[in-house]
Amino acid sequence: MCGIVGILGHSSVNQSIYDALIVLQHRGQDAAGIVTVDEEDRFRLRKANGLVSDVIQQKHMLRLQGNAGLGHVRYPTAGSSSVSEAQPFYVNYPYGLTLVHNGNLTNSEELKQKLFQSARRHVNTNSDSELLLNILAYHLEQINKYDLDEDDIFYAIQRTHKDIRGGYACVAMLIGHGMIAFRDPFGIRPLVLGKREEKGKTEYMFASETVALDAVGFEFVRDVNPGEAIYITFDGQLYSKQCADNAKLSPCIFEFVYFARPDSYIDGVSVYAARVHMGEFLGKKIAQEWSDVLDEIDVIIPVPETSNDIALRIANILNKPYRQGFVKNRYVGRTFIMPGQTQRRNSVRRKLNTISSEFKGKNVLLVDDSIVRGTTSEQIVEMARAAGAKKVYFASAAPEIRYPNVYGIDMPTSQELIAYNRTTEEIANLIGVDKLIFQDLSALEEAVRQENSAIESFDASVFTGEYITGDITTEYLDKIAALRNDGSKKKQESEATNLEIYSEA
Ligand SMILES: O=P(O)(O)OC[C@H]1O[C@H](OP(=O)(O)OP(=O)(O)O)[C@H](O)[C@@H]1O
Ligand SMILES: NC(=O)CC[C@H](N)C(=O)O
Ligand SMILES: [Mg+2]
Repeated sequence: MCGIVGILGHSSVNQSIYDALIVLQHRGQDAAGIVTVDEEDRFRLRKANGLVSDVIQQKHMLRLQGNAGLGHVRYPTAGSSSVSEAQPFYVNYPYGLTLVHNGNLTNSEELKQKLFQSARRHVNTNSDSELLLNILAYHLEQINKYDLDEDDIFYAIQRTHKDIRGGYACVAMLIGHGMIAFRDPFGIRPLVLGKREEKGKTEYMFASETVALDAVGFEFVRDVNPGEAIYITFDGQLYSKQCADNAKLSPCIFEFVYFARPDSYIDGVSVYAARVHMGEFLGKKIAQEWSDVLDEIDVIIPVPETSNDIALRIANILNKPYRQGFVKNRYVGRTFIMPGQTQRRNSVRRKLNTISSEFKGKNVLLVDDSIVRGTTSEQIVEMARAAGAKKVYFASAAPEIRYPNVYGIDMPTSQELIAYNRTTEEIANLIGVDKLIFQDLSALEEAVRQENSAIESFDASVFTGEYITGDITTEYLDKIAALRNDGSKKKQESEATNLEIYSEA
């Protein structure tokens, strides 16, 4: 669930891209990068492993010159966490092309072969994003003329859509031409367009979430439509076209549950409002199904921080006090998007601590947005008990997660999911709670749809095992499970570290 940014301005864009990446940091903590185009049509690139503030230092800002650029924060879902797979990616032919990608391709193996055999292009890493860039480059090159106009660009995007499968929101820059943004035919991953007037001229920006536009003073124009491409020339002409057959908005529902920031709007949905509705539905379900224990609950406590708004609404519905019983260490990042289970497990204890007076002698209802591997809930429950809680109840604003994700969330195997092949009672026993309740999928969908009734369908595959692109086979799932479980990832990690081509200390 990476974060992407593209800005086409009339003065230096490095600071705005940096600021935008800082507010998109919650979408990827493993690597960061910025590329700009300078006055002499050269790309200026800086990317490395780490957080934005560590990767992009003053000395890099000085070299990131130019009035147009792209930015990326990475949460790996393919290949490894190695710097060789950090973004933006670059190819020199045709013209010089660079790209940032949020999502995950599901036909990478086939693409790699096709690229090598038909296009005679070699990709050195295991990154699906680098493949995507090369596919786009190949289709631009096939047009075979010097000055590409908007129709040529859109034709290349059409051909790209036909080749690639999966989830993708991308922004690319083509030397001598402009910036191109496009989104997969289902709009699984988010992408918005914004603009800003500077000295009477319009500057444009693309970003994963509207919060990035807010941070740098761009006003929201609209979401990029599923399957649509928007091409803005370096001299400011904007063109757009639907480039996919049968495009239909079916956004990833997990963006609203967990990934996006509450102050963002995605596909016409206020993420904050959707989370409040999730709390409303879940609160009502608890009131209905837990009448036997309702009176016993003394306090509602969120598991910071994504669930805060949900828990507050549940407290209102149940007419119970809401207390921030856990304190979050602001210097520790998000646990779920860390790369290995050991790191994830260690981070929970570093990140959260109890205020024991909020637990001592009380029956507490803990609320989280979701339970995925159970890493957080297992430890949180233990901490609540150690702080003196009498009974611990737990509510999850998302339903049971039982299936892998293939579109840009790194959940490649069912086996690692705590709800896989388990009943609610078995999960309750495992995480050590007295009672556990999950949101119904219909309620979760309704919570989001209340903000935009035009969304007819979602990618909710992690709950249902039904993949919106309709082309995910059991063989494919078995393959990624073998390739991307924690053990094999570690092995790939050490191999990939040696694949760095643009080596910089
Ligand atoms: O069951 P698990 O595998 O632990 O995954 C689910 C947990 O991970 C996420 O929190 P995270 O710490 O990533 O971020 P947050 O601070 O935004 O809640 C999510 O909000 C849940 O708390
Ligand atoms: N989370 C993402 O969007 C990841 C993008 C891409 N698949 C990568 O692994 O770099
Ligand atoms: Mg959390």
